[in-house]
Amino acid sequence: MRVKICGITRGAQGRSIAQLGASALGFICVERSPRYVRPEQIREIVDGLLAEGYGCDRVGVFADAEMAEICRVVEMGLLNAVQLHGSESPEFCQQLRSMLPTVEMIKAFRVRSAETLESVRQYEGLVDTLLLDAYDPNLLGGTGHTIDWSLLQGFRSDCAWLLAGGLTPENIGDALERFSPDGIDLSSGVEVAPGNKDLRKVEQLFEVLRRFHGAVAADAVG
Ligand SMILES: O=C(O)c1ccccc1NCC(=O)[C@H](O)[C@H](O)COP(=O)(O)O
Repeated sequence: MRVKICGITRGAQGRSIAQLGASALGFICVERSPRYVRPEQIREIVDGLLAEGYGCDRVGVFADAEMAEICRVVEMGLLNAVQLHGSESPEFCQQLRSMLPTVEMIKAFRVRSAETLESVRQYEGLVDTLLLDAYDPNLLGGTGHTIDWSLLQGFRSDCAWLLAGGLTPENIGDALERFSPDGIDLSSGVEVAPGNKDLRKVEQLFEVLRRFHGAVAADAVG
C-alpha cells in the first residue's frame, strides 16, 4: 500500500520520512497554503532525497494552476507526479497528460456528497490515481477533517485510489478496517504545525501500518 505524506517543506524531515517508509512525498505548490514551497525549495529537497538514494515519488500539489506553470515546476523540481487539487476538468487532465506523458497524474476530489463520488467516474481512464479528500468551504486541503466515511461505503473504482482527509496514527486502523484503498495520504495528522512534520507521529503511523500489513518495505507498506 502506498503511503503519501504531504506538505513537506524541510529537507531533513523529507529524508527522515522517506527513511521511515513513505512511498510518496507531497509538495504544496499552492501559494495561499501555509505549506507552500517555492520550486527552488522543492528542487533542493528533492536533490537531497535523490543524493541519498530515496526512490519515493515526488508529488507536486496544484490547484487550478496554468498548465505551463505545472510543467515548469515539474521540470524544475524533478517531480514525477502531479496532484490536481482544484476543479480541473477531465479535458484539462487529458491535455496535461499529453504534455507530461511520463508523469503520474493524481486527481483529488473534495468529497462533499454522493454526487462528488459520481463525478469521479469521468476521470477514470484519464488519470492514473484518484485521491479522495475532505470538503471544507474555506480550505482546499490539509484541513484535518475526515470525509463522511459513510459516503465511501461500497466505493469502488477502476482507478487506483488514495484515501485522505484527517487521517492520523489514531484513526488509520479504523479507516483500513473499513476501506481498502490503494494508498493513504496524510498531512496535518502528522504535524506539529502546518508544514512542520512530527516525526514521532510519522513513526507511530508506520507502527500501526506494520500491524496491518506485517512488514514495511523501504518504499511501500504491505
Ligand atoms: O495541505 C495543504 O495546505 C493544501 C493546500 C492546497 C491544496 C491541497 C493541500 N493539501 C493536499 C493534500 O494532499 C493533503 O495531504 C490532504 O488534503 C489531506 O490533508 P489532512 O486532512 O491534513 O491530512
